[in-house]
Amino acid sequence: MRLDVVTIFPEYLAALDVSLVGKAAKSGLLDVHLHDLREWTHDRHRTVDDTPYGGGAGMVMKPEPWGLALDAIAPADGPAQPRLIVPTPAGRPFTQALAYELAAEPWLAFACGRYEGIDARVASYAGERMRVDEVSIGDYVLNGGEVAVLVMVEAVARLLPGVIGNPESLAEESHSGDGLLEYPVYTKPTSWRGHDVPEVLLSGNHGLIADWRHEESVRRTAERRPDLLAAWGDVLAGKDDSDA
Ligand SMILES: Nc1cc(-c2cccs2)n[nH]1
Repeated sequence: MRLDVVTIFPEYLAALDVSLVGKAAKSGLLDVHLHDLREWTHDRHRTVDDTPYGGGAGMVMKPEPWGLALDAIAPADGPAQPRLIVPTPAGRPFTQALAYELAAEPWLAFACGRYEGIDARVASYAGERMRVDEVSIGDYVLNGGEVAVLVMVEAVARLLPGVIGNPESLAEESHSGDGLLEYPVYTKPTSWRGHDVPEVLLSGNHGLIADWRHEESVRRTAERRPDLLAAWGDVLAGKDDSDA
């Protein structure tokens, strides 16, 4: 997979050279290209934003540098186009399902904007030749899209074949498809500062262990994410739209 990231803070994305994503890049599973948006400014102050039409606080990112950046990275007459992801608090939710969808893409491009936003015409212009998704990583406001890109790139990269050691571990994770949160995990020692590992996990009875883990997943989900259980309820009641 090729990844392009356009940002005014390329140093923020240095974390992509570390750990899992860095390993994937070094092993050729990821081809990461970082770009400084200011490369595509031509005024003395390398201006990337301006005041919003219609008034209001803050600044909006100008369309011209973005247009030039997109044209340089993914020329309109090129053999292929990336899927463009624009982090924004106003976007569709980033979910594990979307992470799997993005992991299947051959080429992703990420546009890191300010929280006041990028001129809306940039997404419209890009949408004329590539798929554009405005995506939120959660209902809170960051100051820029860079952190959101780090979150999404890590969530996507770990799904790429060969990136993590044991792909089986992907199956039992939270949000991994059964819609439940993952069960609590334990390792040695069996007793630690007066806290013991649940006996069932030491029993060697794999059926009992599987049952206990499922019960714990349901308990945790009911306690922390009743919204997920509600979705389960709809499915069980046949209300979901999967056969729509
Ligand atoms: N979920 C989310 C995204 C963002 C930002 C993206 C770009 C600037 S701020 N805040 N919160």
